[in-house]
Amino acid sequence: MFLKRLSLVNYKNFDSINLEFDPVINCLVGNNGVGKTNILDAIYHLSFGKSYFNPVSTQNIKYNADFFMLEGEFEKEGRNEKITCGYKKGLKKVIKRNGKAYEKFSEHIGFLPLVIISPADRDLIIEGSETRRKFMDGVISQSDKVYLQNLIKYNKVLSQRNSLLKYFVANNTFDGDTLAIYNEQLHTLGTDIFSKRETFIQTFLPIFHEQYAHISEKGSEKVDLIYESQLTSAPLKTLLENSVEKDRALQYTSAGIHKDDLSFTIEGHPIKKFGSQGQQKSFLIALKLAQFHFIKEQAGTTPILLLDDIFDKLDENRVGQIVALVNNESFGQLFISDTHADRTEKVVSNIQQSYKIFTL
Ligand SMILES: Nc1ncnc2c1ncn2[C@@H]1O[C@H](COP(=O)(O)OP(=O)(O)OP(=O)(O)O)[C@@H](O)[C@H]1O
Repeated sequence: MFLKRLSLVNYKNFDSINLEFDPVINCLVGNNGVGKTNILDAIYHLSFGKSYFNPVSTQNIKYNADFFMLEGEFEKEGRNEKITCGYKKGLKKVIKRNGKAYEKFSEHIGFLPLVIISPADRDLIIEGSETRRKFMDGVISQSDKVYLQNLIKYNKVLSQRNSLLKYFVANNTFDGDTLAIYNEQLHTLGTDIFSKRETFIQTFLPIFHEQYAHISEKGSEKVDLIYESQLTSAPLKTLLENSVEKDRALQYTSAGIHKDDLSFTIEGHPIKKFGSQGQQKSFLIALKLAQFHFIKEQAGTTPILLLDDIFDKLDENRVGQIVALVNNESFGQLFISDTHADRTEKVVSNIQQSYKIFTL
């Protein structure tokens, strides 16, 4: 699968731009702030239905405009696929495949597998558990539609249960029977999500270890991803029943898979506190490359790989290794952004593949 053409209208700093890509390697070069990352983000947007960097749709519209439109022409399994994503202030975002609008965005997720490696990935280490849960959900959802549907349903029931808890307090009342219905639904959906997250980590961890060993300077530190869930201690139904009094006081649901975390460790300690800058960067790249390999295996399609400002994380040799690795194995399509045209060209010209350089 690859992206042949991309056009943007009123997307971030672009009024209008049309680009025709190489099926293998594309380099976006130019000074800071010219919009290299915004182009990568537009490609991400067409795959995930939202920006990687700024999930607030109105802020993706160019200043003083009131809509944006993205259009990508992909080739997938020998067929032309035209994906458009349009958003006008005050209206719902519309994603279309070959002119037909999706009823639910979730139907589109996984259709164009894609992995991005960016300096913004550091949020996975710095931020709270929600960011890491979203990462895990994003990886699993690209190859498991049922997982994504269950997750959406779970979040809906969770928000209904939270509203009910607020209603109890506002109206000085309590209805255990209605709460029990929500508990039952959360239990069924949450148990399935829990077991899929457990299975995912078992498969993903060896791939991650292999990638880390490959990418790290010494490759000797022991790094790990540890799935943490309250559901390892008891079934969700029991957890929900046991926390009723607490939940009534808090006015939200304190137990469930929405509290799960994926902890990142180095030598058994949190990488956020104990990892060096270099170790943290290697950790994140290994995580994303593992995502690339995992999706490729599960979905049977080589994801598009976006390397945003990759030289910020790695020296030229290592970037060269990644570019070679991706291309040797699978001939996926690669997009690289960099401020130095000569540095990028040196790396990509070493690989016996076609490439195109775009100077912005
Ligand atoms: N909604 C928007 N409307 C207009 N301009 C925007 C909008 N959102 C972001 N920008 C502009 O886009 C530019 C940043 O673009 P981008 O992050 O793609 O740059 P870059 O070429 O990747 O730079 P760097 O090399 O520093 O990473 C900034 O000048 C920013 O102000």
